[in-house]
Amino acid sequence: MGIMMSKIFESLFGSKEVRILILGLDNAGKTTILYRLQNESDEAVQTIPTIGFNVETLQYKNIKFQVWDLGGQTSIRPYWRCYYPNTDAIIFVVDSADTDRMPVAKGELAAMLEEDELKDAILLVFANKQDQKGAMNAQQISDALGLPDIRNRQWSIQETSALKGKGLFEGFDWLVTCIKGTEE
Ligand SMILES: Nc1nc2c(ncn2[C@@H]2O[C@H](COP(=O)(O)OP(=O)(O)OP(=O)(O)O)[C@@H](O)[C@H]2O)c(=O)[nH]1
Ligand SMILES: [Mg+2]
Repeated sequence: MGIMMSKIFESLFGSKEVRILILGLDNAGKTTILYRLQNESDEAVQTIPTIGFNVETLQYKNIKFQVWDLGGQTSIRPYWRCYYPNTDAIIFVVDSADTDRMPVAKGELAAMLEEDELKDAILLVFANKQDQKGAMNAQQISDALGLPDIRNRQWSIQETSALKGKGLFEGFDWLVTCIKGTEE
């Protein structure tokens, strides 16, 4: 981006933060992803199941992201909706080795995408835990979640391993491209 373009971009975008929700079933790796994004070192991230939420602000490629990581246990999923207003992007995380629960993940995703408050939110799926034996690949997860049937929404899927810090910023590059595309 030239200096002129970045000035225009800055003035359009100002100090607005991009609001992102990280959602998905319990144990998918959401909290690990949040702290891996925030701290790029190889240090192991220790997590406990999230009851409620974690929120962090990240700066990436000149954009400020406010990233919310919500607990994914069955009993707390009904609270996800409280966080929907003004969301720019959803990162839906799946444990790629948890093949048994792929239909449950599909159901939760489908219900979420029907919400009016999320109708303008773009969707990035993280096919996480690619380092695990038996992990489904992006194509298989895309089919299992029914992503090709999605209409009227920009979406993408990215293979990740939060444990090894792989794929996360590639996903963010896609988000940045989409966000800049809609702002220009
Ligand atoms: N092998 C492997 N394990 C991972 C990966 N990402 C996360 N984990 C592990 O999966 C477990 C659950 O991770 P969390 O980040 O706490 O999962 P969560 O989605 O936040 O779970 P809830 O807060 O209960 O919704 C932890 O033991 C993590 O270390 C990964 O990419 N590969
Ligand atoms: Mg968590």
